[in-house]
Amino acid sequence: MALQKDAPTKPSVVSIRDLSLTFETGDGPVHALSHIDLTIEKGDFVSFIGPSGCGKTTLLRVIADLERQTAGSITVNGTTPEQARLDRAYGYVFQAAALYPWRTIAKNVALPLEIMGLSKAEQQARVAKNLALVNLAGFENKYPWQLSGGMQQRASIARALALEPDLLLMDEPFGALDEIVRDHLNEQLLQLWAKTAKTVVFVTHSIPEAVYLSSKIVVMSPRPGRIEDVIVSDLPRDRGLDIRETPGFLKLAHRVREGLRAGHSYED
Ligand SMILES: Nc1ncnc2c1ncn2[C@@H]1O[C@H](COP(=O)(O)OP(=O)(O)OP(=O)(O)O)[C@@H](O)[C@H]1O
Repeated sequence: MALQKDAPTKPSVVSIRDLSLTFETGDGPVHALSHIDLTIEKGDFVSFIGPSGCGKTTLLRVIADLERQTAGSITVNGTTPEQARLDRAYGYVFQAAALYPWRTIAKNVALPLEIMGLSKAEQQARVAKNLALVNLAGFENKYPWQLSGGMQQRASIARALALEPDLLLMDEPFGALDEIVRDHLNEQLLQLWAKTAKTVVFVTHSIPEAVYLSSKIVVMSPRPGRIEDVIVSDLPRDRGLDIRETPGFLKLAHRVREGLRAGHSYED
């Protein structure tokens, strides 16, 4: 008799169980996250989408060990977020590129590597490799102010990648950029994801951005911050921007919108 093989299971990179976080403030408690359950698997591209105040950044910060939950549990790479931070298991990209204006692009990307105490040769190799990955080869000796906003943000992504983490945490990295630049960077980010097989967690306010980028979309709503829907995308991983006009894309966008509406997000 043939043995039934178990379906291969992907290891979970982030596992969150019944997690809540309440901030105690002068105006009383703020329930930033309430009963969150979420599994992020290796190679996933997960977006958190929802209106202002629904807890997207707080959830990302809990994964990064920049905030602690008040109830429930979370593991990152099978360990505590603190251990994952100490292991440099993730790279974090902020909304603003946050580059030092007095350092060249290469020196900005090298900064965390200097702090880690890597050899000069290793630093140079990683800087060159990661600037090439974000299409910034040739800009090593420029200063941040000599680059466009989109290029600066790509440099900050290279800085996060230079730590060679398997997990990339991105908090609205393209939120401040115009739509044309943003489209271009979205396309490049997907190519990078395909090339590097990283796990990405991405915070956004934009429905098209979430649907275009993600393999899994987490729709959140506020007061208390909670997950309204988790949508697993059936779009092919290899997708160009023109996929946004296909029925499959529009169907997913519609479901995200329904999730936001269910959380009364449009009334805020
Ligand atoms: N350190 C803090 N102290 C008190 N309240 C906080 C703190 N950080 C966040 N909050 C509150 O927690 C809730 C969730 O905030 P959070 O920044 O995670 O939302 P968000 O969905 O990321 O919003 P945005 O899209 O505006 O960035 C909000 O009500 C916010 O005011």
